[in-house]
Amino acid sequence: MTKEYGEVTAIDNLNLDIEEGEVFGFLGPNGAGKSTTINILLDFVTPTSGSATVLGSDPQKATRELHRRIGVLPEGYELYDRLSGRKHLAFAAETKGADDDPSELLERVGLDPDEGDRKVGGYSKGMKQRLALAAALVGDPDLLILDEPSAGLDPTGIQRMQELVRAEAERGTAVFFSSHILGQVEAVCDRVGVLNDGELVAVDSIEGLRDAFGSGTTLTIELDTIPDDALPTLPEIEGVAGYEINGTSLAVQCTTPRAKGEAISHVQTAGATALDIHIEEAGLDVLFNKLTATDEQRSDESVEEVVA
Ligand SMILES: Nc1ncnc2c1ncn2[C@@H]1O[C@H](COP(=O)(O)OP(=O)(O)OP(=O)(O)O)[C@@H](O)[C@H]1O
Repeated sequence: MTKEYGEVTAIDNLNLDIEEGEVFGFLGPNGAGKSTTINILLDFVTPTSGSATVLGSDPQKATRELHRRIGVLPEGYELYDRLSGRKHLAFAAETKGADDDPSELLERVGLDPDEGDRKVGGYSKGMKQRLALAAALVGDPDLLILDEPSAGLDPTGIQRMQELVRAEAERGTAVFFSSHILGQVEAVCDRVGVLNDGELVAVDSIEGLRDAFGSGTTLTIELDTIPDDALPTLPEIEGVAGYEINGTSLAVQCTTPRAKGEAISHVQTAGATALDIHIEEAGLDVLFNKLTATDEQRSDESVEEVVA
């Protein structure tokens, strides 16, 4: 589907399938088109061309039915200061025709029963976020749409949210997880889609993205001494893409698993002793930078270093 706002193309020919039971991470820089996509799925926005199918139905035709089957934690949700948390959940259940027990929902998101009885106007940011998440879980949704779900949550809250997301997926719910916090996307998502300037620039598992974009692994070897003579021949090892020295620490970029062992043997054969080793897989942040870099950034040496 495509969505244009006057001159601005918010979504450009987006073509994407998300399976039931899948946690799908939806990433993209500010203004990439994530909210527009979510708003089309919920029929808050109509696409300029193309269409979406949500749980087998057209959101424009089956809006009410879909809203009952979808749980949404939107970015700028609104709560009623004068209502208690428990009343919010009871209201959400009534609206969806569901029979959820507010106490059970409060417990699932880690809010105490007495907190549930307090007026939401007195809630902290994290408590509000927990309540909004609980409201999204009302009615055992078949699709959960979460926009920046960890906003304001403490580490325990984040862990709980991630466990809830995985548990929902395990019972067959498709989870659409839009976030800028890449570590969380990496921790919880089965696949990710990266949107840049309205275009989907990648869809894959994180493993798949690593393979496709060759960001590989950095092997850091702490040495007793740097074997200067042996370093120029290090890149001759198959799968060694480059290296850097920092004091007595040697960082080797490896694109194959085997290259790591061979790089260690190479320096040890040259008389150095490996005192410690550290292996770091390319994180989602490196892949994200690579996928969403502007032409200007691509020609910037510092970015080249990050993605090399
Ligand atoms: N109602 C609107 N009228 C005009 N332009 C809009 C409207 N809504 C979105 N846009 C434009 O569409 C593009 C995509 O916006 P969108 O809100 O979908 O991005 P996003 O990926 O959700 O960004 P963020 O991460 O900042 O929330 C932006 O250029 C934005 O300015």
